[in-house]
Amino acid sequence: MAIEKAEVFVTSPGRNFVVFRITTTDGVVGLGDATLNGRELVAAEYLKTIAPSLIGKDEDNIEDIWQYLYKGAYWKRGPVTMAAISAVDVALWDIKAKKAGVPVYQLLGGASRTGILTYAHASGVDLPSLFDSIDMYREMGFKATRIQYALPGIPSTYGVAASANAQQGEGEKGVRYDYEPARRTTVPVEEVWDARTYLNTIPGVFEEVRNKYGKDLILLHDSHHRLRPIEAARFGKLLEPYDLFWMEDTTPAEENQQYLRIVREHTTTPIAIGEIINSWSDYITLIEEQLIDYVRSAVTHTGGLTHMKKLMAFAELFGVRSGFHGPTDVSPVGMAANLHLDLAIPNFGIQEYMKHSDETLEVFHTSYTFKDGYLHPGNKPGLGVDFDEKLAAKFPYQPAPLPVDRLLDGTMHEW
Ligand SMILES: O=C(O)[C@@H](O)[C@H](O)[C@H](O)CO
Ligand SMILES: [Mg+2]
Repeated sequence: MAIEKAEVFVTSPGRNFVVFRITTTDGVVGLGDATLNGRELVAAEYLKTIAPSLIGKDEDNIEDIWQYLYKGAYWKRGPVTMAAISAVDVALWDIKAKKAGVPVYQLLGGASRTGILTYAHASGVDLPSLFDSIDMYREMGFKATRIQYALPGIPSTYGVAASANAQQGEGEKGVRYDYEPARRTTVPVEEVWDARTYLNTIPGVFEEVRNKYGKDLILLHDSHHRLRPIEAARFGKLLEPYDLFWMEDTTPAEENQQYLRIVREHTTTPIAIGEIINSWSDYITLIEEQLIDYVRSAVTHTGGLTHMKKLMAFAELFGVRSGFHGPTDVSPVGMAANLHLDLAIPNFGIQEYMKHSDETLEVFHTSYTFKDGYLHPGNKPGLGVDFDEKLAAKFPYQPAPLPVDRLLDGTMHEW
């Protein structure tokens, strides 16, 4: 048997997704995801470049094809390469599992748990709207939420749904408390950042949340790469009384892994990083020196299931657990791949979950389920996701870049 067709689709049912579809000579179809938020067309071009080299290869040789694409590219690693390799890799796992008649997680070692603990995105511009948002997710059954909060005097704050919409003059629309930062404009929206206001605001918000909800609710927070290492260290100390599950991306350690040593030396607040780290090579110091507690990579951006399985085995040896990236900028195909791996690995921690829009879920038919705070990938052969090519064609690509960030004096800063 061999790969007969390898096709790339870009579709935008509410937001842009890159889909890769492999068909074998005996008609088995596999799907992969190469969605790279704000840079989707580049990932799609990469896939178009490598697709001809896949034709005629034996679809069963997943590791060999992975090595062929990785070593054979000469230009190793990086988000575009690793997202494209992921899309091929996940499509091949989907095919192998369909041929075996089992869900993908069975090929990864079988289920290590009955369900996948997930966290939602709660946010607010003030305490009543934050509490409303938390209540909504608790009523849905979530046992864990990330908490993001508007900064006083700052027009739009990362992670706060209502404030981002208000800045665009859109008001609150769609899902009220979800958060999609990529706006449908050709030029990125500019946001403002001020660490002083942030450090003076966020710990007090967590105090209010703990006072209202008690100790059981699992709380997380994302600083989105914006603090200097010493600020991140102080932030972790300030949050200690509120028992966070993790603080995420406190400082841009994807550039200098040593940054997190400073943070680690000063606080017991657990550390998560990695949504923009895309290979195990880029985790060596972070994991070996136990500078992190959670790996935030997504299967979509990190070389697929073949590579992520190795990364998580490396992490296992150092007591580091998973917290895979799962906002809606991962397609339902990528989300399903995350869930199969979540179910199988011994060192699972938590899974991020932002439900896709109804439009998205008409184009992608999923079989994963959510109940009482836990996700499950389902038991259909393969990934359990189908792609409606005809409907997808009705949603052409629309430019939607991620925002950029400046300090109060106009200096460019990490977004
Ligand atoms: O942790 C998260 O889900 C975020 O950092 C998103 O990846 C980011 O807002 C881009 O959508
Ligand atoms: Mg994040």
